[in-house]
Amino acid sequence: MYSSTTVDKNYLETVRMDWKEVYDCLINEGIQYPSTDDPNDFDLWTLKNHWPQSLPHFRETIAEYGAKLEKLSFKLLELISLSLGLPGDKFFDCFENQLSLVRLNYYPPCPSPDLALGIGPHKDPCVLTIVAQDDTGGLQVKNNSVGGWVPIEPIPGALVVNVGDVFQVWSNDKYDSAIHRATVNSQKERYSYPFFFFPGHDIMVQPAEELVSEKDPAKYKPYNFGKYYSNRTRHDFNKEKVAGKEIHDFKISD
Ligand SMILES: O=C(O)CCC(=O)C(=O)O
Ligand SMILES: [Fe+2]
Repeated sequence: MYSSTTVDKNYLETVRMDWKEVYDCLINEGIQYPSTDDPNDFDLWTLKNHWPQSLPHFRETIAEYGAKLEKLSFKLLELISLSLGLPGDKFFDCFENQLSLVRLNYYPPCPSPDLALGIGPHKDPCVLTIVAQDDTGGLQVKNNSVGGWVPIEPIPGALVVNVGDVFQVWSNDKYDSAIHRATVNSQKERYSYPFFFFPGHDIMVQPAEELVSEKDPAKYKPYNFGKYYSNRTRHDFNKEKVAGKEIHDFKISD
């Protein structure tokens, strides 16, 4: 049993229960997704959103937000690809069956904020994440060069953009997927709205061939995005003691 006076300073690094509620809305209703993370199981689920009946404009508002964020994500992906000397549309085909979604996060006030996190340290398994947040604050990014967690202070009208795991692999480690978390506080609830830009389930994720050479070999083995994401989701939502797969599981050692 922990009390706030005896809590170990590393305790928060190990918590796997998030102090939050989540509502996910796919931008592509009816998209397919592996029913299990077993590589030999080819069964697919067809995913559907569950729209609340009591909020008449909710569905169209989310659809409009999702469409704008999707457009912004393609633009950012084009610019980041160009920054690596790749064609701007290099990865566009990977989004034909995209699993992108708008997430609504609600973090209630927490009576013991030093014993809980809104969401524990993690890297997003997507290509890019674009986050809108209210003015409460709590999002932090890990920056080892300054020795730890750096708050991403809310700026009115600003969006936070994170590179996710898929782009780290595509870029062969030229870009890093950001480790981040969200703290909670005892006074005020917090809302945040990430847009996760995901490829299709059938995509094999691997470093772009233009970025691989004898001098700079591929740093990752190819992995199937759908199976990887299904594994991550299963571990996260069941709050299993052990976290799910991470891209370092596909790392080729030097
Ligand atoms: O609440 C936030 O600002 C970030 C949430 C987050 O990292 C996530 O949902 O993956
Ligand atoms: Fe995240």
